[in-house]
Amino acid sequence: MILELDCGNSFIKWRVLRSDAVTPIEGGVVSSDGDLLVSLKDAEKFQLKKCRLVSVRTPEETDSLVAMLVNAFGVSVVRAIPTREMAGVRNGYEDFERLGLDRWLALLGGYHLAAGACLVLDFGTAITADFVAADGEHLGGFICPGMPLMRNQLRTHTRRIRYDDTAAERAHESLAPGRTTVEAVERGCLLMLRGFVLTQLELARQYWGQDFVVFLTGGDANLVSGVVPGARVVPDLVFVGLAMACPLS
Ligand SMILES: Nc1ncnc2c1ncn2[C@@H]1O[C@H](COP(=O)(O)OP(=O)(O)O)[C@@H](O)[C@H]1O
Ligand SMILES: CC(C)(COP(=O)(O)O)[C@@H](O)C(=O)NCCC(=O)O
Ligand SMILES: [K+]
Repeated sequence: MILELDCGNSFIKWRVLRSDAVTPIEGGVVSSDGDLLVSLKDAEKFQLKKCRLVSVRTPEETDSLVAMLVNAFGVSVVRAIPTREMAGVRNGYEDFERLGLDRWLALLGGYHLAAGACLVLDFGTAITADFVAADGEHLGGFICPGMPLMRNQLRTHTRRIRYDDTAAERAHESLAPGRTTVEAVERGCLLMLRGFVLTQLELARQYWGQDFVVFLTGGDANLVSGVVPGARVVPDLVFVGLAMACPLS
């Protein structure tokens, strides 16, 4: 069976596919290499043979994860690498190697699924937007802090903003002006997220009219799914691109 990994700045998303390299059997989200090993260890049943992964971590961190996987499971590992062009999409960065590989794979996946122009919005540690025109030209994109970074900046750079995660979740039940600190901060950040999304939509409409597909992905995608009624929420969009960039023969 095949192990797939998407190593973001905060979490490792993993899933195991049948040997057909298509059907997912199991998957999860872990916060460290060690936790990944634990998730996979009681899974002798997986009989892992191959692994493909994408990482936006440092080469040292990724090397160490790969070594751990080879050591633990004897898998052969293929990593996604930057390319200027693939599957009809041209990387729009001046220096194509600088475009985050998770962004590249997500937009490859998006263009493939849309079979036309698309706007890919990824809500992880950072929030990213990427624009791909109908002819496969990647126009570039935007990066801003994601929900965890926004709230943590406020928590660490102020003296009186302190609250726990349960309170944060409760605060999301409404977008009325907050009457407590946690409500005020969480709803304020949520509105920034929504404002960002609406601005991206406006830009996409300027380029392409109504003729484009919006994809929402990343761990916090559900926070904005209501903002774009026609958007496709595809949590595994990076994995769609990973399969395209790293076919396993
Ligand atoms: N099962 C989960 N485990 C961890 N975080 C999750 C989970 N589901 C949703 N999230 C949210 O996803 C965010 C991280 O998104 P993710 O796309 O994994 O980030 P990154 O790729 O930067 O590591 C967190 O801020 C958290 O709010
Ligand atoms: C923008 C990112 C930090 C997003 O990472 P994530 O939030 O998914 O962990 C990552 O794609 C990255 O490190 N990119 C390199 C810089 C760039 O894309 O311009
Ligand atoms: K990501």
